[in-house]
Amino acid sequence: MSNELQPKVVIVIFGATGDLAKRKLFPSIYRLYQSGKISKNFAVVGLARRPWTDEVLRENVTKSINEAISPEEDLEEFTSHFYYQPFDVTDESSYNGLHMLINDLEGTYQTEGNRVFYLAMAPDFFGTIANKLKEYGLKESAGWSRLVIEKPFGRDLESAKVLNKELRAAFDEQQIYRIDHYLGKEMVQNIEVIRFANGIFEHLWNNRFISNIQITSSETLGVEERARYYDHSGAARDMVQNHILQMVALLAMEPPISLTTEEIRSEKIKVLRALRNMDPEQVGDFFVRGQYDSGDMKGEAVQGYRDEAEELATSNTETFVAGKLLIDNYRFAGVPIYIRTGKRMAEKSTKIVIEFKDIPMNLYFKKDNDRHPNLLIINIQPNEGITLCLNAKKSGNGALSEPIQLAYNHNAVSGINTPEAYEKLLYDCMVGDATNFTHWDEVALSWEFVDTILDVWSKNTADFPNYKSGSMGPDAADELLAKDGFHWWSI
Ligand SMILES: NC(=O)C1=CN([C@@H]2O[C@H](COP(=O)(O)OP(=O)(O)OC[C@H]3O[C@@H](n4cnc5c(N)ncnc54)[C@H](OP(=O)(O)O)[C@@H]3O)[C@@H](O)[C@H]2O)C=CC1
Ligand SMILES: O=C1O[C@H](COP(=O)(O)O)[C@@H](O)[C@H](O)[C@H]1O
Repeated sequence: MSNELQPKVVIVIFGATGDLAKRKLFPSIYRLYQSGKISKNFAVVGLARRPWTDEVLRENVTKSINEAISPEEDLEEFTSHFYYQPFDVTDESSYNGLHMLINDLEGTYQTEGNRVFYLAMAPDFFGTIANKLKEYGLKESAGWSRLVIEKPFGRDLESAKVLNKELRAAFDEQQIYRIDHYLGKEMVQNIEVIRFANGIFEHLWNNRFISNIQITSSETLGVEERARYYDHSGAARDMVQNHILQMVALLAMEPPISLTTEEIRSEKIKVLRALRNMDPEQVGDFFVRGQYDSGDMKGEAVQGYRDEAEELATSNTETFVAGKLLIDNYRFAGVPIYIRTGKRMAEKSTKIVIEFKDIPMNLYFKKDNDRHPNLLIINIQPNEGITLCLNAKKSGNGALSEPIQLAYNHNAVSGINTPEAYEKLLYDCMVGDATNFTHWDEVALSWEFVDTILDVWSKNTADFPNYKSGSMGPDAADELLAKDGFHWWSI
């Protein structure tokens, strides 16, 4: 990692007229600028086919920042660093013009030849762009060049391998930054600190003391404007292959020997290698899929997935997944990790619950259904923090116990302006820290696991829709835990 704290850089955004650039990238660059994390030696080049000009891009950047942050200051100085070039990534003639523009800007802003190429476009174009950047010499400069790749990284292991080969023909692995925005979330980054900086947790973090782990990432939104993308993806590809398995890896990894990118990645990779792959006939016992029906979201009637767009009328795509994962290593053998994620669920929330085993003879809770196991809850969003559920004496006479909670609210301590995931990841990329980006081996192992499930699902039609909008998913997701004697802790 470079020691440079204020990187000098030209950031080239492919897909600058799109949704991701507008909602995440422009506000993130602004916050980095505002907090002094990037120096005045920076320029942003926006590329897309639309015939915009520098002025139109700057207006759009201003609008997106006003919508996201409403800053009090004038944005003119900041947006003056933005340049637009109409650009079709498939058109060879565009790349020489881009090269000239970057060279000019490097002179004007003294950015020392450092370049970030951010591919905020449909993945079909990733390979082409990487190759053209190499062919037209854009990745050669006096400084460093890095390529940021958005998800999805392929749609199965085979397509991911093809894409990776195309990227690696142009860029080295160390230059490729595969974004998983969950790895930029404050509390996801906190998993390692909670585990490895606290004896009271780390000593108990194994199959002798943990009975099960539950990861829920529920969304209230439906498929919105992304029907075309989502219907070819579904919840397993959209959320499980990347975000959820990354959280699993962080929860189950061994302490790395140091906090370097290589050591952390190497431990995460070992977890993904230890993830038990199911035989096809076991998929039905371990995984549940769902698709939302119409329903009620906080008093408002909403339609089912199949009514969201004409092309979805007979869709067999899952908008919900629940599953039971097993990690076959010394620490976690026998501890089920339950996961669930879906659209149009009751709450927007991401939480991890670590449920600890009961003590051998509980003097206070005699019956199973009386028990209040100790839980460690890692609240990823919307509230950031941790909650520890314990038992304490009920005040008054007698030896009665009651559940209590110790809660730490991250926002209350750190202030609400904790950096957004994209902001942190962009900065990490600019300072050359790839720790919170996914290595190819992680991507490949995750696809291998998810492919088994998707293969089975693709061979038979599901009984969809099977959960009401505004619910917590199909009943089968509850049964998945009930047959092991557990239940989902409420989110
Ligand atoms: N939006 C989000 O919240 C998230 C998005 N992502 C990923 O980010 C990427 C971008 O997503 P999103 O912004 O939503 O997509 P959009 O469809 O909103 O934007 C796509 C962009 O690509 C440009 N484009 C399309 N074809 C070409 C071409 N031939 N040459 C040059 N530019 C082209 C479009 O502009 P024009 O039409 O003007 O050419 C537009 O700027 C995808 O990989 C997506 O999966 C990941 C997580 C979240
Ligand atoms: O990557 C994705 O993530 C979002 C959920 O992200 P969050 O930060 O809001 O939890 C999901 O809506 C989207 O479908 C998926 O592509």
